Amino acid sequence: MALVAARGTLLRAGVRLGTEAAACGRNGTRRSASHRVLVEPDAAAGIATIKFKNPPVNSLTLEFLTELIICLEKLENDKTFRGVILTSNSPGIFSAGLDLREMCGKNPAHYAEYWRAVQELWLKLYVSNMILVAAINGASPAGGCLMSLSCDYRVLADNPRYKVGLNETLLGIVAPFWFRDTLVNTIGHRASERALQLGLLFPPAEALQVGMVDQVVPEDQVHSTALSVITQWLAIPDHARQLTKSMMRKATTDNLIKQREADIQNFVSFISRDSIQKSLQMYIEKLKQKKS
Ligand SMILES: CCCCCCCCCC/C=C\CC(=O)SCCNC(=O)CCNC(=O)[C@H](O)C(C)(C)COP(=O)(O)OP(=O)(O)OC[C@H]1O[C@@H](n2cnc3c(N)ncnc32)[C@H](O)[C@@H]1OP(=O)(O)O
Repeated sequence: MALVAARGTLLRAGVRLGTEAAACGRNGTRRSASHRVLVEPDAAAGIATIKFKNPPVNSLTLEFLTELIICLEKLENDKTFRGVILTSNSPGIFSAGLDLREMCGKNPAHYAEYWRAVQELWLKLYVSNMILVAAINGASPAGGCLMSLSCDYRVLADNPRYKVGLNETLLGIVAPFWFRDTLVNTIGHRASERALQLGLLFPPAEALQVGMVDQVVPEDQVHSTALSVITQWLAIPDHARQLTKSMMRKATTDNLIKQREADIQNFVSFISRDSIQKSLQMYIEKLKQKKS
């Protein structure tokens, strides 16, 4: 059902499904019919690298989210691929998180469609049967950080500009319960409480210390490290690893699934408030002014 909705969005966005499917082909060549998601398949190794390509900052627009969801679903259903590396095609920015313009000045139906797609991406990532490794080669606030937290392992490039964290409170918004749960499952309750309230963005050394990432490596070694991690994980029999992953994570996703519609309604009414719209507009303005 979610895939059908996602396809509806893609069709409205003018993306042809026949060619989009080719973006996840497995013959070892890069296919880029999907505009915003590049897939580099290595069928022999059973690994695909997904590169985000949604300039300028890989923010999660509805179209980008939809392409990512469809791409992940295709890889999930293709037994050739047992592991996926998520990274950015534009070193410097992994992902700026949710697209602020999707949450500003739109109507409730749009907010609902957008939020359903955000939920869907998280559900696809968090309980994927594949081994997911985030090769974080740039800044990764909020929704960008959530994507990496939803992977099985995180490698961060050692660059002080590449901060990671859930900074929602700095925008005057609140991370929903399933963002919180994903963080708590990763770094524990006390560290999450502090990080979420203060909207902390951690530079690499601190991110490693608090457990937001598993490894910090020189920038030019992020991809090779992700590959060697995935190779180690591939040595574990799939069925045992997958059941274990499910045992660790399914309760968290079930919690959202059982209140998915209510969560959408909460989001729509929260984001539609005048005060929240004003906060978001001010934040967008601040980003603009930073440049001048
Ligand atoms: C009661 C509870 C109910 C529950 C309700 C739920 C509530 C909502 C929960 C929402 C959850 C998640 C939130 C998010 O993910 S919000 C997004 C947070 N993201 C950020 O704060 C990142 C902001 N961006 C930056 O910090 C920087 O841009 C960067 C990523 C570090 C890159 O810096 P840069 O110097 O390289 O680039 P910059 O000049 O700043 O930006 C270039 C252009 O890109 C635009 N832009 C940046 N980020 C976003 C974004 N997230 N969405 C849309 N557009 C973005 C920026 O404005 C520039 O545009 P322009 O060139 O000026 O037009």
